[in-house]
Amino acid sequence: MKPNFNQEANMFNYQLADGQSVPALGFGTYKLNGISGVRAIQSAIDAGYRMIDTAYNYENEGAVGEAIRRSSVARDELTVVSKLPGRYYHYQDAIDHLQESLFRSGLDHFDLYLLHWPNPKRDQYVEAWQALIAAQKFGLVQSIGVCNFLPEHLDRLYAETGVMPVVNQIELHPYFNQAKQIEADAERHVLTAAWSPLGRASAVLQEPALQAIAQAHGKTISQVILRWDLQLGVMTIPKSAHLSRQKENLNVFDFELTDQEMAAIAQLTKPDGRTKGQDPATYEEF
Ligand SMILES: NC(=O)C1=CN([C@@H]2O[C@H](COP(=O)(O)OP(=O)(O)OC[C@H]3O[C@@H](n4cnc5c(N)ncnc54)[C@H](OP(=O)(O)O)[C@@H]3O)[C@@H](O)[C@H]2O)C=CC1
Ligand SMILES: O=C(O)C(=O)[C@@H](O)[C@H](O)C(=O)CO
Repeated sequence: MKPNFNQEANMFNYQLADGQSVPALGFGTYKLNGISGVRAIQSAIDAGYRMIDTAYNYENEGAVGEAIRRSSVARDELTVVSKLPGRYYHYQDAIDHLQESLFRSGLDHFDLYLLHWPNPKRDQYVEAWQALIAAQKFGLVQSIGVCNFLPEHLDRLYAETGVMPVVNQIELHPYFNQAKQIEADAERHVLTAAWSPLGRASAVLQEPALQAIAQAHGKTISQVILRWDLQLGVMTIPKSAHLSRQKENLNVFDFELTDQEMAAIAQLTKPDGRTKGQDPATYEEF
């Protein structure tokens, strides 16, 4: 999918299959908790981020809501994303805990709400998806999607409910580029979003091939990776607790990677490149 530039917000946006426009680059909040978390999230919003990614399991939906209220930006200019954990995939549990997330955040709706993991052995994700479809009708959430879904999980949701997720948030960085899953998502009109785009600050941020590309553009490796995400047509949500890095990660709209550079980055992927080996075919998280 190709992002469009929104001059007013100085941000690229994607149009989801349900018509909603969402920022191409947002702010990850895993591990940002308490008052230091509020300050980090507020500084990110004030610095220019217009999408905030949280989850019930991060235990910081309250901090996200507080940061939004303290920030200089109106609620309706922000895209707030949260996620339902696998332990609440029974229909009524899903509705109750989505409502609990809204109470915690002090918000009246989420702009995008996702199933966090498919947990295929537990086999409850279709029931949870039915709850998300209902929550969308009630106006609790604007768009609905999933995380970590393989093509067979997406197809099952569609076969059993007639509703395809509009977003699939998956682990994606140069050491695990998910080329096949991006293609499978696109065939189903699902926007792929990259979690841990910086590989959780692992060895990828020291990768010599990326360093060479970064030098050629006068950019950092993080900026090259985030620009690569945009040129791949995926949404990306880097996390940083520090304002200087928050700004660095936003500053990716003024350069372009060449086809050769894109191809060189594609070569870096590894079959075992996941940061923590969380393969959704077998990994389960509740
Ligand atoms: N749906 C899902 O299953 C999952 C979703 N997520 C979401 O994705 C978000 C991003 O992924 P996350 O796992 O946090 O990891 P990231 O890949 O975003 O990496 C974050 C790490 O990189 C460091 N960092 C950030 N910017 C820079 C920079 N410019 N230069 C050097 N280091 C930098 C941060 O340090 P510091 O903070 O000190 O700057 C932090 O240690 C999460 O926060 C969460 O919202 C994550 C995992 C799974
Ligand atoms: O951070 C998330 O959204 C997760 O889904 C977690 O699995 C996280 O990736 C993690 O590593 C927990 O140990």
